[in-house]
Amino acid sequence: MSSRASTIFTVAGVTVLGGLVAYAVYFDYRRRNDNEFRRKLRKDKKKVKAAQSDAVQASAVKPEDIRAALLKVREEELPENQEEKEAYFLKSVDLGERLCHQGPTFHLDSALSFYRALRVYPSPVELVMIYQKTVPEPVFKIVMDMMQLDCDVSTWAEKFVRRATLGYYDVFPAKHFNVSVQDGSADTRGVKRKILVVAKDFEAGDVIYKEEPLVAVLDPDLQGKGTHCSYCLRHIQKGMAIKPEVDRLDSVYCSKDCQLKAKVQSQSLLFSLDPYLPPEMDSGIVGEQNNEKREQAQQKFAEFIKNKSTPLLVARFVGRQVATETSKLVPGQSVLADFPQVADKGSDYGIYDHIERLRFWEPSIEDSEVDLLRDVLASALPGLETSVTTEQYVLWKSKMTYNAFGVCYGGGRDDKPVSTDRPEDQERTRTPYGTSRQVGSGFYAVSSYLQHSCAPTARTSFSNGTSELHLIAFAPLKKGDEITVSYVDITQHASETPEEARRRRRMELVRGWKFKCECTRCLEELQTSEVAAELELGVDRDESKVERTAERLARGEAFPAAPVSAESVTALD
Ligand SMILES: C[S@@+](CC[C@H](N)C(=O)[O-])C[C@H]1O[C@@H](n2cnc3c(N)ncnc32)[C@H](O)[C@@H]1O
Repeated sequence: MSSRASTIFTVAGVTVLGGLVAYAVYFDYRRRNDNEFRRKLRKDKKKVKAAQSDAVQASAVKPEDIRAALLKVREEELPENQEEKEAYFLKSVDLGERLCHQGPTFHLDSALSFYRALRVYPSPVELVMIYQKTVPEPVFKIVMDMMQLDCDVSTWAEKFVRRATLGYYDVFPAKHFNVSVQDGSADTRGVKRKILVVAKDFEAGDVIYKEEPLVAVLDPDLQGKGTHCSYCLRHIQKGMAIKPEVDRLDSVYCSKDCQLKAKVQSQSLLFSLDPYLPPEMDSGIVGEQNNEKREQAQQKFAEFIKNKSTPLLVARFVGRQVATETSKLVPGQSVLADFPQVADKGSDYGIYDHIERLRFWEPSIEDSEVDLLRDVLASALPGLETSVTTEQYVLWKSKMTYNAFGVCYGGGRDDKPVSTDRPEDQERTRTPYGTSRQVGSGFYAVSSYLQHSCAPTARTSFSNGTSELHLIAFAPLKKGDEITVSYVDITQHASETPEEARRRRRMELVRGWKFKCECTRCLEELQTSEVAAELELGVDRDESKVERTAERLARGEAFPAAPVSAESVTALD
């Protein structure tokens, strides 16, 4: 790989996987359904040796030919809408694949085709990494040379860099949320925290915004009980529940709409024997013979999540991504799987951009945890499991554990079994009522940014009795004011002194979110209380983490993306 290109990869801090999922699905589909493609893959293996000598010959492709070809491609108009882009992508990859097997004479044309696909792909860096593994080396090398050349004239590379870094918070959250993300105080490592502020004035009691979760789950003890909708978490009147024929979780739904959404988004992949691919893509190969294996994998996973929420949140998140990507490959496929629109329309940011910037803290994971999910995926569509690496799983789980909100309505419930886990191992969500009163957990893109305060300016509410989060102003808010909510119960209980109440709430924050509260109320109270009364909380700094790219940006470091100089273009000569 050229050093220039590897700099781009390092700087971009690639952590996203969406494209990979799409490509895995695409490859798998081709592998199963296209005899010709299968034959070629087999031939490919035999051709490893031949490819090595090809590599020598490929260096015969002259730099001026590469440059001329690149200039030609750059003049081609790119498709504008999503559907056309996807068709163009598939056509280009397909052609690239066919040409690359026809010998060195076609390597340049093949590379050009792969390059065309890169220009429309939402996550080009990931696609390059996939090419690296799947495209014969001599062709891959030409693609890399093209990237290097193209850097200089700053088309996709610069666009990608800008998209992945600058400008995100201009379009996220979407205008209709009435809030914006701003820089707040710095944490102990000097990384500025992100805060949410209101974009206009609000009166006390006003709804600032409503937000649908990216994913939500019922508490494990309610799963399979038949009292709450497994999709929207609504309470269901006796006798009104809709029950699917096969569902490894014994889920029930409050409406056909919820049942369909759940099925399309993840349930059919994770907990049923439905064919995974839509009929247009599946010619029956992923069928009967996998049922037993699939059932076993699902049963094991269902057993594992019997008393935990987050692994199911992650599994649903994976399922929804896969469903979104798959639906893109089938023209006219329903958009039921799509994640809620949280950035302004047309801004081209995807789910990965939203997840990448969130703070997290790494919980422990059990060794088998990732494998259980991977087995479920593999048994539905072999190859799909490669999309979920342990590293990726841990990151998603960490972000969900850290940012989820408790869904609690009607004053909450009091029948939740008491957890026997150690306090530090108990699953926690942000809710002032206490995780023990919630019916489930939701993971929200915008609300993840809400900071905690022991004297909050707003509260989360689930007043329509579902997982839709309503953010309600507590007091009048002026445009630009910070919005805070309480992550924990901040009231003083009858049995507590003010100091004990303060200790309890601060301790909860340390246990769940690993930071010492610096809200105005705590700072004031701590000033007036005796120093000796300050608590040994077990954490003396903010232990939350941010991903490398997000951290660089939060620190305000300049992005070292200076276009490649003119000299380096000629360096190919
Ligand atoms: C769930 S995140 C909220 C969004 C976060 N501020 C960010 O920068 O992305 C929780 C993190 O916010 C910060 N935070 C939230 N409330 C805080 C408070 N009252 N005092 C200090 N830090 C707080 C801590 O860094 C904590 O790790």
